[in-house]
This record gives sequence, structure tokens and C-alpha cells, in this order.
Amino acid sequence: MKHLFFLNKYFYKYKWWIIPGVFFVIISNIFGVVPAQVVGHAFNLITENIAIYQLFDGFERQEIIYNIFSNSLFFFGALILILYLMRGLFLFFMRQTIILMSRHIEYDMKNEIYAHYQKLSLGFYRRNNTGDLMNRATEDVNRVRMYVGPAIMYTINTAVLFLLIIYFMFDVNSTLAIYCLLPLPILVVTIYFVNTLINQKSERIQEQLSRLSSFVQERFSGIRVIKSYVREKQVQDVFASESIAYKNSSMNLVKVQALFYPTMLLLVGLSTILTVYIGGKQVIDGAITPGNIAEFIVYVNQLTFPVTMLGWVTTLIQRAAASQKRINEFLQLQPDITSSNAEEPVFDGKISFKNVSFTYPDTGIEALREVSFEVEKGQFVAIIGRTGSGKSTLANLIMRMYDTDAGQIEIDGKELKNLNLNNFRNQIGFVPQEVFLFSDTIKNNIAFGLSAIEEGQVEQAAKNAAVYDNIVDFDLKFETMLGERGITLSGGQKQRVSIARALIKEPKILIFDDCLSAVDTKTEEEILSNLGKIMKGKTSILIAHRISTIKNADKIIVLDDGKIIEQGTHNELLANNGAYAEMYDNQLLEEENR
Ligand SMILES: Nc1ncnc2c1ncn2[C@@H]1O[C@H](COP(=O)(O)OP(=O)(O)OP(=O)(O)O)[C@@H](O)[C@H]1O
Repeated sequence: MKHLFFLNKYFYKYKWWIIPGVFFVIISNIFGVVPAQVVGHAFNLITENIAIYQLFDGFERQEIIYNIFSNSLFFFGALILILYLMRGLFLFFMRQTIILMSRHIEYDMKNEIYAHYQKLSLGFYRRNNTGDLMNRATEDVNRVRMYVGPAIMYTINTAVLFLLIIYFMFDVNSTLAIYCLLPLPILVVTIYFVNTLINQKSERIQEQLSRLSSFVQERFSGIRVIKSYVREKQVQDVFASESIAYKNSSMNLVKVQALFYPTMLLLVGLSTILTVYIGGKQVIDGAITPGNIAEFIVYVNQLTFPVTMLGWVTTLIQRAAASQKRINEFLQLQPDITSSNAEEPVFDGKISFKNVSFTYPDTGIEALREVSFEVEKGQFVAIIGRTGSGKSTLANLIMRMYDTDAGQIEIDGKELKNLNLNNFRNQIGFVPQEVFLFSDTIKNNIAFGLSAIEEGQVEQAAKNAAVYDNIVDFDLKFETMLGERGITLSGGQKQRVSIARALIKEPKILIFDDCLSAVDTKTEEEILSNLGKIMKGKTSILIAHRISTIKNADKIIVLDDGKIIEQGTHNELLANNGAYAEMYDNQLLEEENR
């Protein structure tokens, strides 16, 4: 329950919704309870008037008595109608305030969670799967909304109604009141247990459903593999067995649900029988009028629904508390990477690594060991090495996706940890190894890093990334949609769109993480020659596997098992006759054998 205290700040924020809301609940309940008394009076009127009417049988006055009697009845009928209309009106206001407030809170919470997620560092996204992150921001928020809206509304409603009815019941006759209310606690407890059972079963069904949907989603994404290995039948069988588990659980739930209403009606029926029986005895004793019995029956029926709701509300609150606990777990996480510096300098692009070591916290893999090197302003530096040697890790550290364990990274002589991170990242153009394009137009994908696009900027970036000719071949050119709703680009085209996205920013530091692997050597040369022009005077770091890509670099750093084993220019490294020279010979041999 304590987790729900987190929501108090929202109740405070929306106090001008909840206070009138409570007021409307009270008024609507007063209008809901008074008709029972009118029914009681009407009932008494009927019994008394019938007796008088019969007394005047055969007299002229009988007609007059009939008229008075029917007019009074009409008056009572109209009064009940007006009272219920007023109740309806205030119920409308109650929902318009409390339920609307819950929607506002839901909106605020989703935004708060989303904004917080974005602040958390890359490591957080590695540790938690996307499905879990999404569930907490959607399904869990929805459950919390059921608490801040319906649960609170029904609790206040039931409490107010209960107090009013109990007051009126005891005002009429306390013995009858006690007997009428006797079955209600049993109703609350029974409904609570049935509801808990229903919830447990629903939860299991929900889990099965999400397993089924992820299964379907994954298999459809991998449909090419399934078709080429002719595994449709096997996949279908797995799907059928998953579905049958879902079907059985659902049928199980229906059985419990079928118990719900009969149980409720049975207990309400019991209350009504008690009212009539005990009430009848009280009428014989002269303690109450027959109209009071009618009044009590209306009260009992009015209490049924709110009391049923109590059982439901209890489970709503329990579920909301569990959901809020999950939400809080992430909301209370502090980002590993923070920066408080507000300065916004323009960087020259000098980078120094001083004895930098880094171990991935989640796997314990030591990816970099005492790495030291310097990149001067405007230099073109290449990083090469076997797979898993730590090249991408090095790029991630330059962008401060992670903080180093030991040693330090300096940009223009200032420690990276002390820089304004957003300002720094804004001046970097990064092309990741695994291209990621959004389901959007090519134009928006290229201009992703810009707030405003100038005329011709996107086209120029596409030309620089040597992808312009491919794009203008599409019918919709730069407006072509990518992703699930649009076309699929080839691997090389994707890489080049991703390069254009980095180039359009005109970055001070450009980092290419092995992003030329899917382009042919001719296109690669074109891109590199364009880079030479665009990045003149600016720093470029190029991670690559092919020596042909990097042999013109000002400096080549050779990594092996997280350590720098050689660094220098192409010619210097060849003269060294070390690992680089060996790599070069091997690649030459491969080319000759092709
Ligand atoms: N996010 C991560 N969490 C844990 N370990 C990681 C992570 N990323 C990389 N590693 C590990 O760190 C080591 C270095 O990986 P890195 O991606 O830097 O190599 P690389 O030289 O870029 O390889 P490749 O040429 O194949 O891209 C590898 O052993 C890898 O398994």
C-alpha cells in the first residue's frame, strides 16, 4: 500500500477535481436515498386510502377521495422521477470530475515515466527487456488509473451511501435495520474471495495471452526463415498447443465468473426475505408502518451494488499497489550517467584516452584495458582489430554511453565526465554498427538529428553518403516510407541513409562504427572521398575491418583483446611488421584468391 503514496502528489495537483467530485458523490447519494422514503410514504398512502375508499363505497364522496388519492400518487411518482433525475445529473458530474481526474493522472504518469526512461543510460536498456519497460508504462499505469479513478470513486460512494442508509434505517427501526444489514458483511467477504479468484485466473490468462502474442510476433518477423526451412507445420503445432492452454484457462475463468452473480443475488434475496419477515412482525406489533418495509427493501437493493463494488475495489487497490511498486522500481532508479554542466562550448575535436579500462557491469567482460591514445583536432583516425577486440566499446565510451572504470577520457583537454553531455553529443555524428531506421519517411530519418531543416540539406547529405541516386529512383523519392508500413532498403542502402543522418548534423567529431561493411568498394571510396571534403579540419574516427578502407588514415590504432597493440600510419605499421602487417597480408591474399 505504501507504494500508492507516490500518487498523493497527483491528488494534490488535481485537488480542484477531487474536492468537487466528493461533493457531487454526497449530493448524488442524498438524491438517491430520499426516493426510498417517498416510496414508503406512497405505500402508506395507498394502504390508508384504499381502506377509506372502501369505507365510502356507494357514497358520492368516493369519487372525490379517488381523485385526491390518484393526484397524490401522481405527485409522488413525479417527485421520485425528479429526485432520480437529479441523482443522475450529479452522478454525471461525479464521473466528469473523478474519472476525468484519473485520465489526467494517467496522462501525467505516462509522460513522467517516458521522460524518466529516456534519462536512464544504455546499461538500463541492456538489463531490462523492452516488453517489461512497455508494460510498466502502459498496463501498470492503467491499473493505477483504476485506483485513482473508479476505486476511489466507488469507495467514497459506498461510504457515503452506507452512512446515509444506516442513518435512515436506524431512524425508522433499529431491530429491522440490524437484520437487514446482517447478510451484507457475508456478501462483502464472499465477493472479495470470488473476485480474488477471478483476478488470479485473469492474470494467468493475461500472461498466456502475452506469451502467445510474442510467439506470433517473433514467428511472423522470422517468417522468411520458417518458410525457407519449411517449418510451417511445426510452428503451427506449437501455436496450437499454446492456444489450447489459453483456451482452457479462459474456460476455467468462465466457471468462476458464472458463480459470481448467483451468489450475489442469493445474498441480496436473503436480505429482502429477512426485511419482509422481520418487518412484517414489526408491523403486526405496530412498531412500523407497511410503507417502512417498502422503504427498507429499496434501501437493501440500493446497498447491493456498492457493497459488491467493495469486493471489487479491494482487488483493484491490491493490483494498483503491485503495479505502482513496479513503476516506482524504475522511477526511483537514478541515471548512471549525469551531467550538471550548463556550458555550451563548441568543440575542436581533440580526444585523449588516458589509461582507460572498462568492464561491462552486467557480463563482467573486460572490454578495454589501459587504453591510451591521442586524436588531434581534424585528424582522421582508424581503429581496426579482430571481432570482440573492443572497438565498439571504445566508440561508446567516447559518446559517454558508459563511464570508464579507470583512467580518463578528455575532450579538448577537459574531462568528458565534467562536460555538458547534451551539448557534447549534439556535436557528434555517430553511425552505429547495427543500423536503426525509424518507420518514417527517408527524409525524416535523415533529418532526425535536426530541429529545423533547410532547403536542400537532406538531399546534400544523401549525396555525400552516396545514396541520393538510390532514393530518387523510388516513386516517392525522399518521402518514401521505411519500415513495416513502407519499403525495405537493402543493407547497404540502410547503412548509407544512416551515414547521411550523421553527416547532415555537420558534426565536429564523426564516428563510423564499421558502417561501410555492406557497401561495395567503389561506393566506399566515393563516401570516403566526400568525407575527406566535409570533415576537413574536423575529427573523424572510423572503425573498420578492411585495411583498404583505412589505409589513408592519419593514425591507425590496432586493438586486440581490449588492448592497443600497435598504432601509427599505414606505412609505419607495415614497416613494423607486426599484427597489422599480418592482417594486411592476409587480406591481400584473400583478394588475390577471389
Ligand atoms: N552491452 C554489452 N554488454 C556486455 N558485454 C558486451 C556488450 N557489448 C559488448 N560486449 C562484450 O565486450 C567485448 C568487446 O565488444 P565490442 O562490441 O566492443 O567489440 P568489437 O571490436 O566492436 O567487435 P565487432 O568487430 O565484432 O563489432 C566483447 O567480448 C563483447 O562480448
